[in-house]
Amino acid sequence: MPAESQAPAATALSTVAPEPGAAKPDPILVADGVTRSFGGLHAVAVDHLELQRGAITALIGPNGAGKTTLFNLLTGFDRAGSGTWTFDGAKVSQLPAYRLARRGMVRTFQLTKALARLTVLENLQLGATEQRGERMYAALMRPLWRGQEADNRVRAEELLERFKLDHLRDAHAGTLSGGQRKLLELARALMVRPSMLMLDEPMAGVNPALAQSLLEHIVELRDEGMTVCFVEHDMDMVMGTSDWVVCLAEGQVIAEGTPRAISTNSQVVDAYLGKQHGTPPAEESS
Ligand SMILES: Nc1ncnc2c1ncn2[C@@H]1O[C@H](COP(=O)(O)OP(=O)(O)OP(=O)(O)O)[C@@H](O)[C@H]1O
Repeated sequence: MPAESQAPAATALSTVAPEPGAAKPDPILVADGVTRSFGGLHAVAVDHLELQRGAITALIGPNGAGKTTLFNLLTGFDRAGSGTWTFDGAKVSQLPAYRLARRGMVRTFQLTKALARLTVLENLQLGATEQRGERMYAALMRPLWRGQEADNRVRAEELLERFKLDHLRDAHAGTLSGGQRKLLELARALMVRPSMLMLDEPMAGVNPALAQSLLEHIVELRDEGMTVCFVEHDMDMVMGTSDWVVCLAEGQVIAEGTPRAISTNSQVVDAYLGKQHGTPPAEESS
C-alpha cells in the first residue's frame, strides 16, 4: 500500500473528491474541453482537469491513453483541436513553449545529438536561453549581455552542485550515464527558475540507485514550493512520490485521486494496473 505524503499539498488534496475533473483548492493549471485528434482517432478528449499548485501530480494510463499527447498540448509542443487552459490564472492555450517558460512552466527535453556534443556547463547555459525562445545559433555566436551571462553562470554552478554534477561540468553531455543525463535535463529546465515543472517519463532508462536520487530531488523541489507534473509508467515512482494521480484511458480522464485511492480504484485496475507486469528493466549500468 502506498505511503501517503505529509506535504502541505497532500493535506490540501486530502479533502478533494477522488473523481474525474475534481476541483482543487488552489489549482495552478485548469484545462477545459481539450481535444486532439489524429485522423479519426480521438487521442485526447479531456473535459476538465485541474492541477493543484505545489503538488506532484502523476499522469498514468495504458499505452496509447493520450498521456504524451496531453502533455505536449499543455506544454505548447502541439496544437489542440479545441479547448482552453489557464496557467496561474492566465489563458495560455496554444502558447508556444518558450512563452509558457516565461510564465513559469517548463518541461524537460531529452538531450539531442547536438547537445550531447556540448559540455554539461554549456548545456545549462544554453538551457537558460532556449527556454526564453532565443535561437541556439544566436545564443552561441552573439555575446550575451554580461550581467545576464554572469547570472546564468551563477545559477548553473548552483545547479551543478545541487545535482552533484559539478565534477562533470566540462565533460561532454554525451558521455554521461542515463541517470546523469536525466539529472542534467532536470537542471537545464531549472535554469529559468520555473514555478511548474513538467517531466516526461523521468525514470525511463535510469538505474535504481540514481532513480532514488532523482526521486528525492523531485520531492525536494516540491517541498520548496514547486508544482510538478509527470507522465510515468514506473508505478513505484508514481505511488511513492506523487500527491495526486490522474489516470487517462482512451484520451479521457477515467479516475483521479490520492495514490492510495487510485491503487484500489476498480476502473484504474481494470484499464491499467491489472495489466501491468512490472516496470521495464533499467537500461544503464551507472
Ligand atoms: N503524431 C501522431 N500521429 C498519429 N497518431 C498519433 C500521433 N501521436 C500519438 N498518436 C496516437 O494517439 C494515441 C495517444 O498516444 P500517446 O502517445 O499520447 O499515448 P500515451 O498514453 O503517451 O502512450 P505511451 O504510454 O505508450 O507513451 C495513440 O493511439 C497514438 O498512436
